[in-house]
Amino acid sequence: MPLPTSYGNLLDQLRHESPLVQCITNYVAMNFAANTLLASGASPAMVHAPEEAGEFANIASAVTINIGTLSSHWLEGMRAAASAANESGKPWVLDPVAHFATAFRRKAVEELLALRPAVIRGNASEIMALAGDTSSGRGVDSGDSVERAEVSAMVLARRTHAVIAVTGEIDFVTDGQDGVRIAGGSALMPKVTAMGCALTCLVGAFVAVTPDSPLAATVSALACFSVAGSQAAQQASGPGSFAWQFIDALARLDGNTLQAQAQVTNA
Ligand SMILES: Nc1ncnc2c1ncn2[C@@H]1O[C@H](COP(=O)(O)OP(=O)(O)OP(=O)(O)O)[C@@H](O)[C@H]1O
Ligand SMILES: Cc1ncsc1CCO
Ligand SMILES: [Mg+2]
Repeated sequence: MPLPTSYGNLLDQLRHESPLVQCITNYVAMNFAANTLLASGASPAMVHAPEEAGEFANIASAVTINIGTLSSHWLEGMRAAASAANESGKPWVLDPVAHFATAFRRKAVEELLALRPAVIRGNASEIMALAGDTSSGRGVDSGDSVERAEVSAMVLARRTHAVIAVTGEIDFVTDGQDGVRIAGGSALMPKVTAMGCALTCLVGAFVAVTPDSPLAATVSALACFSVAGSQAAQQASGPGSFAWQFIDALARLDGNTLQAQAQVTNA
């Protein structure tokens, strides 16, 4: 497969279009994820109440759903938003945080998968468990390497018809046919909570800009995180300063720099 080569153009397009992205994410991630989208040029809206989540999905360009701090009430909002996105042909992105940990989460994710996400983004343990493979995950942090999750990701992509993104030291993205790896980033990234959740929201922003190319959209979002993460690590003195250096680096990132510095290869 030719590599999706247009990350730079897609970032410029995202900044130009500023898509409205409905993010149903967890309490931990909300602020950081909203700042991530603003720094990238998108317009985030954290709207999850069941009374309005479906209606809001009708005006958003994409929806992202993350089960990090799940409750029955939130799950109702998730169903409404995913169903509305499907009905209006808009893409939505799933982040199955620690879905293997409890029966409530397992059932919720099963239900959400039936609502056909365009992209699923998780860490290695989450993707392995979602494919039905044994994983070492316990909570929200991964206990497995991305390399070990690559075959699971392929299987899951074929089964769900979604693009699967597994993140970690070297990210892996597949549509079930081809695989792409994205290197870069920083070892400080897993030391800052909700970086993955924020990335899921950014995948939503890119998929809003190019709904017919979810693979290219996903690779572009991951490449932005890798390049901004590498840059932020050069200035940061620890996870605290890394978090705000990262938002600054993302806000500074332009299409040409992304295109020049992205470390994307065919798997
Ligand atoms: N060791 C590492 N080196 C470089 N980049 C990393 C490393 N670990 C994670 N990343 C990057 O951090 C970002 C978040 O991925 P990660 O897999 O940590 O998400 P996550 O476990 O779902 O996080 P969270 O649940 O806290 O939001 C991705 O851009 C990924 O490439
Ligand atoms: C720490 C934590 N707990 C539930 S969600 C979340 C954010 C990282 O996934
Ligand atoms: Mg996560």
